[in-house]
Amino acid sequence: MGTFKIEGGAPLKGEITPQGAKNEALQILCAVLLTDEKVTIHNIPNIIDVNKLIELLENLGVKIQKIGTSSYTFVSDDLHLEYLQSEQFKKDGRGLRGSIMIVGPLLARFGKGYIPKPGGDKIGRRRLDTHFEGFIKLGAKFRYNREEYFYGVEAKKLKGSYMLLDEASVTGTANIVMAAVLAEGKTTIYNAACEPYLQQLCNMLNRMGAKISGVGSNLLTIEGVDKLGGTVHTILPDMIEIGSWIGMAAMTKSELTIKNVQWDYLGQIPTVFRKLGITLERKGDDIYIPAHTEGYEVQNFIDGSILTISDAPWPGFTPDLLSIILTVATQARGSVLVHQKMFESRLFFVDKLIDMGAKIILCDPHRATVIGHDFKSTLKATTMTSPDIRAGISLLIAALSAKGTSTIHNIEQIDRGYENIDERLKAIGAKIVRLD
Ligand SMILES: CC(=O)N[C@H]1[C@@H](OP(=O)(O)OP(=O)(O)OC[C@H]2O[C@@H](n3ccc(=O)[nH]c3=O)[C@H](O)[C@@H]2O)O[C@H](CO)[C@@H](O)[C@@H]1O
Ligand SMILES: C=C(OP(=O)(O)O)C(=O)O
Repeated sequence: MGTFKIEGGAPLKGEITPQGAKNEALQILCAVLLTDEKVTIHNIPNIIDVNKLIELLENLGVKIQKIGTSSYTFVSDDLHLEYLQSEQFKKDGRGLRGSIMIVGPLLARFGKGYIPKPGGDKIGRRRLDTHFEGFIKLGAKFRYNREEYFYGVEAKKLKGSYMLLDEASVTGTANIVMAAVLAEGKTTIYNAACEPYLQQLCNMLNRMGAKISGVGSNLLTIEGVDKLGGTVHTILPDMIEIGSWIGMAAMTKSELTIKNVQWDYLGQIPTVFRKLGITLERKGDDIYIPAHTEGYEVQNFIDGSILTISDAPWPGFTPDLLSIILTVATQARGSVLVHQKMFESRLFFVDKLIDMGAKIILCDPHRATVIGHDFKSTLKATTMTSPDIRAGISLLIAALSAKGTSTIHNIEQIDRGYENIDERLKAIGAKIVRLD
């Protein structure tokens, strides 16, 4: 279990460039299974989850070549499908959430897709019904081994169909889209998720020869094709990392420029941070955040009532930034209610912030009220363990703003989604040391 030691309380300064998006990378990597031709992918983040998926693809027989710092080629022309029956596959598949998205492509191209219950953050129940109900609608036979938590779908040939998803699941929509592109006939997916990750996936699949329309909306229409070809794809900057850096800059009173953010794909993210009173300026495609030496003041709603920040499927505000919003709010002027609607165990980490001196009332597992300190009392350094990726980065931000030396254990959770984070933070002045 790795550990960070962080000496907080001093502002950072400089420029930081976001990595490629973790959640997009996981979808795009699974899509390489849909063709026997070469797929080139640029801007792949070097993070634990992505590296685990690359290893899984390699074990499945995908020929992978690293052609640059963050660029790879993939050729899936001779897969070892017997690997899907192996103990090694059960271990690899359990290692991350994103592995679930190999099922759709394998089912579409080879008539069978299997997966053990995938890993990912322990942030509440994370059911997979939407994925498998979609495959069943496309004509697949489904089975589930309860003892081993092992899922399987099989079909000689998938047939296009109309489906109304029970929830706008991100990985579920990606999985069903990747199955439907090679199905016979037309598939209509209503209540589809439409995060930028999915828009990027659909655009990539269309470049490979798929016929998907409605990209960016919650109604996707897919005309199945017989075969897909190779392509070149570049992953967008990680919007969750960008949000993390905005929060970090404000809470540590740092002047920071976040480079090449692709503003057009940030949705509500800048607006929500501005509601917390954080100033951020658009400079070309960069975000400039001045040092918040006077702090930041939470806005109320127009009628004067207390601000609520909650998550929703895109174009709503992503749940993956709520832990950061909550943490940054602990030093704001004013109060805010954070309502995490999607995940039921993602707010328990506030205990650690309370230990550090933050004023937070955990109303129930989904809602927390934060009463900001306005920097009148800084957080106290402490020792903590990172329970999940976004709680982990939130605690790191809290430690950077706290006076004294904090210790964060279980930093694998942070490394799962943030590339080389200690070195990148050191480059802008953070005092952070990695202990193995
Ligand atoms: C690898 C990956 O891409 N992970 C992301 C993906 O996970 P993932 O695809 O696993 O998440 P889902 O979109 O399936 O669902 C997330 C949670 O929200 C609930 N839900 C979802 C949709 C909805 O309309 N109503 C609702 O309540 C689900 O029951 C579940 O508890 O999307 C999540 C939601 O943006 C993100 O937090 C994860 O970072
Ligand atoms: C919940 C997340 O990831 P995963 O779905 O991979 O657990 C996240 O990235 O915040």
